[in-house]
Amino acid sequence: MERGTRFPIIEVSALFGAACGDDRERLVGEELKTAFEGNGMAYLRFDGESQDMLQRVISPAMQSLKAFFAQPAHEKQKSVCTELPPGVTRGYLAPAAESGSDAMEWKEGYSWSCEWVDGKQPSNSFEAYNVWAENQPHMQERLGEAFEFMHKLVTTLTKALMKALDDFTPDLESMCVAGKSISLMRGFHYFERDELRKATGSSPHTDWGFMTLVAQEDATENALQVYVNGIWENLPPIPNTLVVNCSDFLSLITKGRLRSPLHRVVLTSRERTSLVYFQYPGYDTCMPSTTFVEGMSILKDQSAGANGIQLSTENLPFGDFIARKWAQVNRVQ
Ligand SMILES: O=C(O)CCC(=O)C(=O)O
Ligand SMILES: [Fe+2]
Repeated sequence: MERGTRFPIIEVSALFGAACGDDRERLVGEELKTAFEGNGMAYLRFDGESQDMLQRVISPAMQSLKAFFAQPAHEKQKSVCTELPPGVTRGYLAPAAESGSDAMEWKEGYSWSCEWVDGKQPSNSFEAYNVWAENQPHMQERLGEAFEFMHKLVTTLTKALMKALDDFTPDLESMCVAGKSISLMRGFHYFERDELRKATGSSPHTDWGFMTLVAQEDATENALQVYVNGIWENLPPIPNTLVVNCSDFLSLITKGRLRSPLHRVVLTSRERTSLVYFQYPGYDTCMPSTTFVEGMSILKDQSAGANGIQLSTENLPFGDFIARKWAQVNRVQ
């Protein structure tokens, strides 16, 4: 494990290709475990062939999103999806349409999930068809590939992590596979900081799901930050890496052994685009006990004006619980 920033950089090339075996997987798993037991955040570095693999997927997806966001507002509005169950997000997210706190989050976004192929159809209240902009011919293919890549990567990382956690049960890898149909990917376009508008990029929060991957645009200013010992530490963009963080569900199911870090995105003097993959456990997975935990966003009411009052999980299926969470951050008037 390398240390170039305050956060570990885990070399993951060993997980791909013919050379990958049990021992290499375990080593990556050990590094991920150490990172998640520490600050909960790490970089994943892709070298050699795996670097090409990453770039073949991430660069076109990033370009596609930038082309979409560069359009006039009335074009983007055509991809706003209004007929979705509460808490389900697909298609274009207009500026300031969402916030995890009472602050305005000055960004726009695009949400998608897995594509429904081979006659499979959404079967619960958190699964839904994607919405693709008709005038962006490559968007569906590129963003769809990015989703598949990220899901496979999280599954591989989880398998490696399980090896390092030794006798840990339940089977996290199966949970991850079962969660594919409700997992979510989002592209964000953060606007430039504007002194008149009191706004942030993303309010301080922990991610609600299982594990999160972030692709940051290269050569942008520091924007993503994590709270460590009372200080907001930067996670600068590093070429050929993804940021990975443990999320609330994984922290809960490991009884707090793995930590879900508090993080935020600040606005800078330049606009910024990011690609974020939120891996969830399966819809029917029962919410774990929460008696020992404090501070996680998943357990706070994030509705406007709710002041973060504590929620009860009432042994709910994860899918029901998470749909309620998404409904809380909706700020559309
Ligand atoms: O855009 C980013 O860099 C991260 C965003 C984030 O933390 C989130 O949406 O949960
Ligand atoms: Fe986050």
